[in-house]
Amino acid sequence: MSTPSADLPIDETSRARLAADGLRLRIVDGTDAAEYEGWFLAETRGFHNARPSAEVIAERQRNLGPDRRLVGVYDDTAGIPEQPVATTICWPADLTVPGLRAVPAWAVSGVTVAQTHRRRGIARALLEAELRTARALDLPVAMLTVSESTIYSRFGFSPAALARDVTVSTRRVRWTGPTAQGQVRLVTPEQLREDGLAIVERVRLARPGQISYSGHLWTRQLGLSAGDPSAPKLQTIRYDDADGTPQGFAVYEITEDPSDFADHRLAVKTLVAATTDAYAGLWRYLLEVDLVSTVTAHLRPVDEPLRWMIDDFRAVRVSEFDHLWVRVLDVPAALTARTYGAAGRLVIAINDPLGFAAGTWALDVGDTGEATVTATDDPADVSMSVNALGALYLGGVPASTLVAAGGLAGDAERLDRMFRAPVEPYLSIWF
Ligand SMILES: CC(=O)SCCNC(=O)CCNC(=O)[C@H](O)C(C)(C)COP(=O)(O)OP(=O)(O)OC[C@H]1O[C@@H](n2cnc3c(N)ncnc32)[C@H](O)[C@@H]1OP(=O)(O)O
Repeated sequence: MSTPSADLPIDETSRARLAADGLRLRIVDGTDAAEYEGWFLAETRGFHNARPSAEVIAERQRNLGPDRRLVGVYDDTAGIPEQPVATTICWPADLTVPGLRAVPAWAVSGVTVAQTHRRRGIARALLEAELRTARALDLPVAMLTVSESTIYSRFGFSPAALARDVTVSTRRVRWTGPTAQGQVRLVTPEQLREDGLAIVERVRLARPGQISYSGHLWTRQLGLSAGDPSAPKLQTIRYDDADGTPQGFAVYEITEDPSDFADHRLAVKTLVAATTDAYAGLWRYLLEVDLVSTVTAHLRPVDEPLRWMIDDFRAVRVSEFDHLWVRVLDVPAALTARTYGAAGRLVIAINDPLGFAAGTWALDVGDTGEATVTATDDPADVSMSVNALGALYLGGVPASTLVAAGGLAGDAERLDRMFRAPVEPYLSIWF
């Protein structure tokens, strides 16, 4: 444990609150095999997953990375006292913001509380501790992807990047999009281990909402993590441009319909394209796989151009959901990290029950779109909850929507001119 995020002492407020309830909140040493195993088994159980094998536990520990901060809540009277009754795992990651640059953010994950200890305020103690930890680490923003959308708004988080699942009825599809100039190649997952991650990294700054990642979050997409039951079914393709440079890849799985061999389903797990040419080449390949009648793709951007590249718009059905949730902790640092679409001065009053972002702030945007932010006593032009600020932050949620929903009061049109991003935010993974 050598990085600042892992070394920072445990949050004293939450430690004391849980200690009053007979519980021990502490940092878990991820380098200690027994300690890690207890933590990992608790986290796995918390998500109702199968008990992992020794090989899986060892691999996950090896891939942990030095910046991971593991936290556990221990109850010495619990049935398995070496396993925490609650867990979190957090780390700093770069979050792309409008202006195609990144802000350092606290990624919060692995939030579980054992069934035996639920609804006693343990998750609240953990979440509030993580928000204070992020501030102590000078991280202006916290972020998470969620199992349930009912939990995190009370901590100031809001959906900032939505995503879509798409289902394509391939029999109705004739490709009308561009003809890709390069080639789709069948490759092994191993061949994508480095090339694929290099492409992910190349496109990361092109979209607000994308985050930096590697390790297990990457290898699991290729089925390269130990004990992955879906691995044998995964197929991997790479798109190389006319010069032979890899520009995209996809990972998919085909499920047979035993009653009709021409009715298979193809599920796209991942599709990453660095160029429009690669995008067209990969999608066309996937839509034209023989014996397949339905193609599904999980976690796609809300502005996916696919429907415009086939002759039957209604052959593609979409369903939209919240994906990346964002929580602003440090208003000046967060708001100056991104750029804006219109110059001007806007005084924003922010209501934050947890205090981090509360106050009245003057946002001064220059002609280049760069901003300065200062605390002010001037009257506010707009007022909003910290949740509304999180929703606006990546430029994907219209201010008019938030005005209608009641989280924001003020000139929505002006806010949109400043805050809306020219490209829709999107995060292509769960974390
Ligand atoms: C980023 C991530 O890791 S997402 C993964 C979240 N984890 C899971 O879904 C795993 C299964 N669930 C669990 O482990 C637990 O039920 C948790 C972590 C969701 C909640 O833990 P608990 O300790 O029971 O929550 P806690 O008692 O602290 O409640 C905190 C607040 O959230 C509310 N809350 C907790 N769980 C839920 C829920 N599932 N739905 C709605 N509200 C909830 C509580 O009512 C409480 O509200 P209040 O403080 O405003 O009165």
